[in-house]
Amino acid sequence: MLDVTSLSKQFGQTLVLNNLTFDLPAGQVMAVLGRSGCGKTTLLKILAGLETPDTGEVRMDGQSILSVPPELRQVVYLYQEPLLFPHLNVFENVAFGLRIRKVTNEQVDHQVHELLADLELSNQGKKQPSQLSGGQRQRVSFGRALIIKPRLLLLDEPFGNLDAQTRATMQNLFGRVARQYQMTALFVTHDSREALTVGTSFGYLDQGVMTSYESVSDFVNDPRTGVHAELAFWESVQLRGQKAVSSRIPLP
Ligand SMILES: Nc1ncnc2c1ncn2[C@@H]1O[C@H](COP(=O)(O)OP(=O)(O)OP(=O)(O)O)[C@@H](O)[C@H]1O
Repeated sequence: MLDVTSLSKQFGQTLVLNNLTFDLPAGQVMAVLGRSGCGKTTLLKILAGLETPDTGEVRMDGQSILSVPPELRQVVYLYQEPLLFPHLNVFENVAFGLRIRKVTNEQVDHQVHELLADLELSNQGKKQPSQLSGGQRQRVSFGRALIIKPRLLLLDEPFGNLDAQTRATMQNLFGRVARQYQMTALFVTHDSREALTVGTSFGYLDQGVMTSYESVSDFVNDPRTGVHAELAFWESVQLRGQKAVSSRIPLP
């Protein structure tokens, strides 16, 4: 569905994207792990049409999109801070994309109620954005994106501002909804556990170069990603916990 070929971008003397190539089949969530400054925001901005590359090509279903303006690309870009209309309640925020497309009230009612239920927001429809928690605001933001059925969803550390527990809940919810709606998405994060939870395919972006992996084990075992080291760390913490507990239980 998405084909990115030999994309390069330089700001002054800094080469931010270096001949970057990857593809993303329809219905897949590609989790891209990248440290700060690796070029992830520049990549997502180019895909969304907010930045232009120096060289390279971006195709969706075989058609170049580089000369297509952002509003016609059917690409939605979500970042850490959910963008909601402060004067509209949750229902109307989600309904917005349908209203401007002149969808009938009956259809709007049906589609928004169904989506709010999928996002576990059924009881929040009448609230204003200022009355929601961070995780709820992020779910409304997903709802606004999903309702218009974008061809491609771009997520730039969307859960970065949430506490660890809410973040874990959101990762699971995102995974479920992504499968249910067969979303094609590029999800960029610096958190390897998040990448493993949300991704159906995996990439690693480092100094503007993308490595795509054939399998989850190739991703985990590439020492550059640091995933293996992190998993080993958590395993050692768990083992230490088990030893501490068993040393307090008297043996029979
Ligand atoms: N408009 C710009 N003008 C000049 N330099 C830029 C511009 N946008 C980005 N850069 C530089 O390009 C590099 C990559 O920036 P980018 O925003 O893509 O990084 P990132 O991977 O998203 O990092 P972070 O996670 O810290 O936001 C950085 O060195 C940044 O300073």
